[in-house]
Amino acid sequence: MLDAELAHEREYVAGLYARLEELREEKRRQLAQVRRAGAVGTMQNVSERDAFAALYEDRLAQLDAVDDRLVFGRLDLDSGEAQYIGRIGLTTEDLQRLMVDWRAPEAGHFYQATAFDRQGVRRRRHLILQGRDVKAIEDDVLDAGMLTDDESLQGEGALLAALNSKRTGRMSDIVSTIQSEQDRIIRSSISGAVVVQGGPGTGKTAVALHRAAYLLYTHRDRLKSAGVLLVGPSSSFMKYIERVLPSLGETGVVMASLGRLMPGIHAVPEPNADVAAIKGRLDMAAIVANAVSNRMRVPAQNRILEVDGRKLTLTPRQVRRARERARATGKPYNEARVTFVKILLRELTEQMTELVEAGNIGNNADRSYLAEDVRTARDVRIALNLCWMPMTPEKLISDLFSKPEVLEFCTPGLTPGERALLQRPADAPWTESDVPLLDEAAELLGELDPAAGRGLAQQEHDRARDLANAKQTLVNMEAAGVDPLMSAEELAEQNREQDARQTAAERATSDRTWAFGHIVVDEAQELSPMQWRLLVRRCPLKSFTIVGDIAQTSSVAGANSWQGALAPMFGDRWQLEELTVNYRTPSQIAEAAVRMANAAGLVVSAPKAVREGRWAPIIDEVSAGAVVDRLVEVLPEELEALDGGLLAVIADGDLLPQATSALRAAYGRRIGTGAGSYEQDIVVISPREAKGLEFDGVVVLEPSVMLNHEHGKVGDLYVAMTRATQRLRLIAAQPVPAGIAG
Ligand SMILES: Nc1ncnc2c1ncn2[C@@H]1O[C@H](COP(=O)(O)OP(=O)(O)OP(=O)(O)O)[C@@H](O)[C@H]1O
Repeated sequence: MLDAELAHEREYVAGLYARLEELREEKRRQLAQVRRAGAVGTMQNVSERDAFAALYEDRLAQLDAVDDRLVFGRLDLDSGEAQYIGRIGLTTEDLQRLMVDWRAPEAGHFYQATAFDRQGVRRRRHLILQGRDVKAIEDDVLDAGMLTDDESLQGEGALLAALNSKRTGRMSDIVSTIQSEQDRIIRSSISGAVVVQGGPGTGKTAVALHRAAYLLYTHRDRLKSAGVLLVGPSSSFMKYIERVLPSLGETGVVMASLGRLMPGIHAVPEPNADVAAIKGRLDMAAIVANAVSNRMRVPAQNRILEVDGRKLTLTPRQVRRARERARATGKPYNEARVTFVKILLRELTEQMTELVEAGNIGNNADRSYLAEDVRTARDVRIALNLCWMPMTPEKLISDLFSKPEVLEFCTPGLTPGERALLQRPADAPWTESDVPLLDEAAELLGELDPAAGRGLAQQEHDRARDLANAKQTLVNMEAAGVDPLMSAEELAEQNREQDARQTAAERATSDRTWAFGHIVVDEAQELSPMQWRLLVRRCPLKSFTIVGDIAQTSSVAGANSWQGALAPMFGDRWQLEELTVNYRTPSQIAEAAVRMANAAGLVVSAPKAVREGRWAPIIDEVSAGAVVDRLVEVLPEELEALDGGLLAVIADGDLLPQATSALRAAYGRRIGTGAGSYEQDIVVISPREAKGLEFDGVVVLEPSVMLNHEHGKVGDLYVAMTRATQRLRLIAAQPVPAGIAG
């Protein structure tokens, strides 16, 4: 019976792949047809064909991305219908449904139905595919009436199979085995902020990514034009997760690490934790505002300005009044400056006119000339700039930290010690904690050249024009004998989507003021109040998915409680959800990490580990200075135990470079370090870099130095210990932190 079932599923799945292939073939044909039309015809024809080619290529890429494990579930419903669930929706040519997209409402039953609440489902079947082949099926029979003697649950659970598989150094999707507590969060309402708290390995990142895909599917109209922003702690983390959304058929999400949230700035991590803590505090907003006001000066006495041999007078009173009127416009600094300059130029031109007329040489026709003379006179330019200097955010923040007198003036609330920490050279690189300050400055300063800012109306106009062009394209293509195989409406919709997607992605990197429709923040416990301020500016609707684990906070500027972190920005308009099952770490390792955290006074939510591992944590106590030697000694044993799996050596401080060079000497190019090297089978990284990642095996060097006692956080060691999916070893010369050994 089971063989027959398996054979049936294989046949059905082969049919789905055949349909996928047909769709691909159709796109390839369309692409070839467009390309054959080649670069003939008018410029407009050629660029239209390019647009079509890009559209077809995009669709082909989407169809290619969903190939692996295209289908993973089947529901047998009370109605007698069998419904297949997969990465995308598929229909026959005459629109008979073959497979339902996992994000469609009816697919929700696949993740939610239980024997107590069947939701019309009699049986849920997991199809376990390898490549395109169905390797096994696994049934949850929800309606007891369906159980017969020869039909029972089959094979290893799809979930455990996924959890036990070797890591690849890149995160993969969990679409086939999303658990019901995760699914509830993924499908929760788009409005407001949802906070997903969960211990290590509870699938927070996975949930965040699947939720982004779900929201884009369910609220396509709203989100395709506004876009979704996904924020993670570091570029290495972004690299780790970058393949998940494409595998779910979504390419429209803008991904950015905390250092990349300001267009044009590639910030490095903040090297000094105390500096990060100061720059992360909300009172930095007032400090930046002081720095802006500090750029507006009223001269202490009259200034004499020479224009064309004549002497004009600029009085403090004039400047003060022009400044008041400019400020009253409520515009940002650079934009209000335009008003300020206009007022003073007019007044100076009047003075000039009076002087010229008093000298009796001239007539009314010369007035416009005079205005130009005044505007371009060197003295006038210098005097007006001294009173109100045009300013970029970069210059403002750089001056603030590199000029002691500016820093002192702008930071009356800081202690001399804090000021000394902030002080740095003008050419110091931008750090992640500068990014919110630059953003704050940009907000207060406004456009340097206000005429350069494109209004919303203009954007709307452009969009409407592009739409009209898209329709015309279709007409022209048909006239040229190329069959686009789609209706005008379909094309217009496609172009709009593509346009919106590109626009969102492009604008995110080039336009600071772009307002996203939704923001997903991962490892959100690391964010400082100033970083939250920036993010809320990027999504004024405050539609957020916020995932993290307060116990894993390692940034000193980060959060100690969700209430404390979110109240300033969200008030009480956020809702807390919890994930309670640890899918990553075997119970022996998870328990050791929790014991250690508790012994160190850290309150952690201790999720229940879903599986037991083969090994308890191994502790090597060695003599002083022998940690790296022991590492080299035990590495073969670790590699053998992992049998081809990925191993991370997690070390902090001096041990990091020492371990790297010792292992390089023994293993050469097999050793990876830092972002983008996580597919190497041996990686040496710091606990910070390891945040959010996972490896089959982990060796932690000198755990006690990761306790970070000076800042009252034990997050780093907790993070390091919970990265392992199979095996954990600790090598310590200093006393092993309490609790680990049990
Ligand atoms: N429903 C699931 N099915 C299969 N695998 C899952 C499921 N949920 C989580 N996982 C796996 O568990 C591991 C941990 O997930 P993830 O990285 O999302 O956890 P996390 O809560 O973000 O962890 P941390 O806070 O430690 O970074 C990943 O390998 C993920 O694929």
